[in-house]
Amino acid sequence: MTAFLFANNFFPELDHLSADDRGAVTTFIGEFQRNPKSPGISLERLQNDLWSGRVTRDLRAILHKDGDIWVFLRVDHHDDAYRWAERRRAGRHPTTGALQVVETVVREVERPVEPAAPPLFAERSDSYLLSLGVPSTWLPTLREIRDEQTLLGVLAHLPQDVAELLLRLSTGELVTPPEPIPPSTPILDAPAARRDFEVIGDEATLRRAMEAPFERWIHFLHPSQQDLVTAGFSGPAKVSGAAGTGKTVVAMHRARHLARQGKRVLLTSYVNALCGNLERQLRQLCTPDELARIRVSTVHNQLLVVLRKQDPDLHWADDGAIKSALARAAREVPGGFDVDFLAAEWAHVIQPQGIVTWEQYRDVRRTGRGRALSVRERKQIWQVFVRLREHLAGARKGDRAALCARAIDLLASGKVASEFDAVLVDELQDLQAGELRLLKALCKSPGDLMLVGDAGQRIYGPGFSLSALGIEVRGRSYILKVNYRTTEQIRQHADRVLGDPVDNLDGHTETRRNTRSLVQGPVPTFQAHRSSKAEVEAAAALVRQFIADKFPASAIAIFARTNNQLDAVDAALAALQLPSYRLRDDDDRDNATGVRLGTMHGAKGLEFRAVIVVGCSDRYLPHAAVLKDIQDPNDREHAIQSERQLLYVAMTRARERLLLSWSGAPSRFLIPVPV
Ligand SMILES: Nc1ncnc2c1ncn2[C@@H]1O[C@H](COP(=O)(O)OP(=O)(O)OP(=O)(O)O)[C@@H](O)[C@H]1O
Repeated sequence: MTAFLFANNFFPELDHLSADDRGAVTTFIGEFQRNPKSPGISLERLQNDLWSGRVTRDLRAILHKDGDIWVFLRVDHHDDAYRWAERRRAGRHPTTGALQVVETVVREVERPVEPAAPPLFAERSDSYLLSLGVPSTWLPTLREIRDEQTLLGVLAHLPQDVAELLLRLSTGELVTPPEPIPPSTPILDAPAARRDFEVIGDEATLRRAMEAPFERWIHFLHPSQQDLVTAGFSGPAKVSGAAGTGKTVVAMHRARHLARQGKRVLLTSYVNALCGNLERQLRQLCTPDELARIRVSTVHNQLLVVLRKQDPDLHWADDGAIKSALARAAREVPGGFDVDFLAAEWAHVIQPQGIVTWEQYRDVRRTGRGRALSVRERKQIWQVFVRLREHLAGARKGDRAALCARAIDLLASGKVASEFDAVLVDELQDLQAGELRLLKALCKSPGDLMLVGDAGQRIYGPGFSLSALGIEVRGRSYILKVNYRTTEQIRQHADRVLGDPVDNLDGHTETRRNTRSLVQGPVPTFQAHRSSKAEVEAAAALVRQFIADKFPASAIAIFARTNNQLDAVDAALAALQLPSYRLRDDDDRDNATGVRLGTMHGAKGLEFRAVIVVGCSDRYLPHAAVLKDIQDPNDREHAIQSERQLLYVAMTRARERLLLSWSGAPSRFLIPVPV
């Protein structure tokens, strides 16, 4: 039976066509799928196993045929389409059997006059490189490559699956060649084809692909992502990876996959704004039926949903309510503990570790809490917290840890039933112990609990170890390594600022050294200024330049550590008559125009073509006001690390361009990058 495949850059490449032309492409694909031989298609065989079809008088489609399968490679204006086809050949690789579209004009690599380093692949035989899928015509070029920068330039011209294997090889990994595909196997049955080609059989999927050509994540998953989307696990699974490695995409596709199996799915993220993003993206990915089975919600909202089934009047205790209840409790319980000390104990031990019983507090490890406490002292302190909670309960309020524990009890006792078969957690790193235990309790089937996050982006809370919370992910922990968001240049600089290794969210560390992006772009800019006024004026001037370079204003973001800094940026933009838009939690950002302005905390989960981070001075990063009252060296160290991670989050929002600027002394976090 005839089937149809699409190369993974087929839809993005249509973006430069007019709306009318894109409409004609949709009609052409429909007609072609009904009957490739219809006279209107004017199918014509070209060289190198390529074919052309007539879309309109001016447009031509280039295709390849593999057995019964037609592969759509490109549509372009007549001459451009034929020129593109002249420089390519398509067919199965003689060693791996994978379908490849290969450029026939091979890039020359400049030979250094005095070779400094040996060629990267000197130790690899031709037959080994061929077994990875390297097209034989590219072997001489590969043999000349001596540094990673040149390698990345060459890899952009090779099939993506081959490029990825070579990158892994260049970082010293042991790479096993893929299992060869016998020539008799239909290409659709070969896993390697999933990487570069996609089957689009139904009209609805085709329409979505045409409407959102840049949303490649909707149709193309990396095999490592695809495996995680469809795998059946025997217990909770953890997916980590640096910023931009497609973790959220995995969570969304898995949500759809489970919904298709009829499961009721909870997809959570940390704050409302991130849930809003997830909902918007899920609407692109899912049918209304699938969407009806997926609930997107913050953990906090879900917690209240459970509790209010028993007690409709229950509320959160906000910071003010907790502060006054603590002051009152401290006065009532003898022992003379300083209120600031008690508040720190509450914030750094009780809440993050989800402590609700005396036994838990008696036994908890207070690592990094400064002075040690005797059991007698702990007992006295615990009395204060018991009293604090009584005061809150009197006002029908509760703190986060206590409310989570109560919700878990309700679920465990069967008084309230969970609505979810599966729970998927994004931005895992910012959750606290009580919340994680609650999510586990909400998930009816342990193999359908998937936790997705990056400790390098933790900006709240001290962290945790999943196994210490009874969430066992050993043997089911996966790291994604291909960065889809940022250029390799931005990725490298952001990773240097963050440092390596990072916490693996399970009591150990993991390295990011093998993460790579296959997209190249300009090196990020680092700029010192005489004054903060000069700095924001330069940022506004750069925005004007980006807009002149055809970046839409809404694809540009400026981030700063504080809102005051953003006010100054706003004024500088207004002086150049450039529209701006403040990113906030509950906004309608899809319809808003203007350059996006946000705090670094609000940058989470977003992405823009160009990002400017202002105020990267040592006064603001780490923020002096945050460190001012922290005496304990461990707390200080932890606060500084959170600030570093905040800068990492802001930097990694950039897809193509990134500028960091400051006045005064540069941030200490910039020491690892050449500024
Ligand atoms: N398989 C894919 N093909 C093409 N683009 C992809 C793919 N997977 C992810 N992307 C794109 O890469 C970008 C980053 O993806 P995503 O937000 O899922 O990463 P992340 O690891 O969750 O990032 P962060 O930790 O910074 O939030 C998005 O623009 C997404 O659409």
